[in-house]
Amino acid sequence: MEKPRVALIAHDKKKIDLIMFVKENIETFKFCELYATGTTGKFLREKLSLPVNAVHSGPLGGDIQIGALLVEGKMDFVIFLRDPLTAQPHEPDISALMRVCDVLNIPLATNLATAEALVVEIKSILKSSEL
Ligand SMILES: O=C(CO)COP(=O)(O)O
Repeated sequence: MEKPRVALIAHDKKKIDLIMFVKENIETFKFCELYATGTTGKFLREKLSLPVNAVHSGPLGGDIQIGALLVEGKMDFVIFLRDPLTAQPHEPDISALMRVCDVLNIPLATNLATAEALVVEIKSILKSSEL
């Protein structure tokens, strides 16, 4: 079976939360094909030495690129820790990404509680593929 393909994205005030979350679940994420927006991907590589396919930074079109991968059927899960308290200049791109997740019924976690639930699901996929 192909590795689960997971997009990891975090706004600036949520980047530490995402790094900590991925670190805590590294035994799951290291068996996934990881994608990230530019700066998030750089953090993941530098702090956790994880191989990540990085697209452009979110404000420069990265969310749209992740959305395009979804449309092409190349993404299985999206973990997107948004900052709900800070206005983003690229809000339309963020909405488009989330909309595409809904159109295509792709699991999307926008907070840590839901991200935990997605990790449970990813673990069970990895476990069943071992059998
Ligand atoms: O802005 C983002 C998502 O909307 C994240 O982009 P970066 O990972 O490049 O900071």
